[in-house]
Amino acid sequence: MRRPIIAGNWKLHKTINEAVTLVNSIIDEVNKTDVEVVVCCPYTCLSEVKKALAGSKLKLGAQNLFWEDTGAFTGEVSAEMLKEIGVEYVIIGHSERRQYFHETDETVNKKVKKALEKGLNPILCVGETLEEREADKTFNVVKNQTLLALKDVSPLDASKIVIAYEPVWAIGTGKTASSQDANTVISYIREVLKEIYNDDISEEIRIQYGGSVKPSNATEIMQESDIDGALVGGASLEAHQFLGIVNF
Ligand SMILES: O=C[C@H](O)COP(=O)(O)O
Repeated sequence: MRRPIIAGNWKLHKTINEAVTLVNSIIDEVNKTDVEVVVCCPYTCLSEVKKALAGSKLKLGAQNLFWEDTGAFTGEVSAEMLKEIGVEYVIIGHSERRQYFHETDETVNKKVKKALEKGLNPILCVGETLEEREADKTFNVVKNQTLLALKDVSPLDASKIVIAYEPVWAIGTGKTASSQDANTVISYIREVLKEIYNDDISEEIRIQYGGSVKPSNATEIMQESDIDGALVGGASLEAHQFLGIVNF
């Protein structure tokens, strides 16, 4: 039985004060649930949010990392730096990073391996664009992204990864993949994991759905057989909405 995991991706939102206020307003409810709950904050908020969630069940995530440990890489942040703060999860390969910051499957793979080497759990994002969906390429796209991201990742390490299936056309648009469609693609990703690893690892890895998840559609999405959670953008920025999803 896979433990559900709901992660909030705050993207480019929240000052430190706003972040701490939000965390303080969700902690009590998060402590009551068996669902694993993660907030993925901007780098600037991580330290103060870590202090705010101390002693609670809420976990801390980052939204990116760099694959080198040190060096002349202006503007980058290493896995070690995130670990030092107490980060447990890190989003890797989000479509916005692929689209606006030219991340490739190769750099995603480097980041996944570095995160695992340093003891961070990747939330690996895969998903097709609208153009790719309309050209019937969804399965090919998610298969390639998954294979390349997990290149040279051992079975033991793979079991620590959370995959987030996020159809790009459903992100921030209010359009959600139907829960059945999302489940079909996620079941397919599980087949790909079986090919790469084995049945046990494939059954162990948690796969989230992301893309316009709200309290009103969370229950339906979470009831699907292969969907183990959600990566939530917009609705994670407001306590009431995020908790509505956490308590799906
Ligand atoms: O990482 C989260 C996803 O990009 C989904 O964002 P959204 O819930 O605002 O559609």
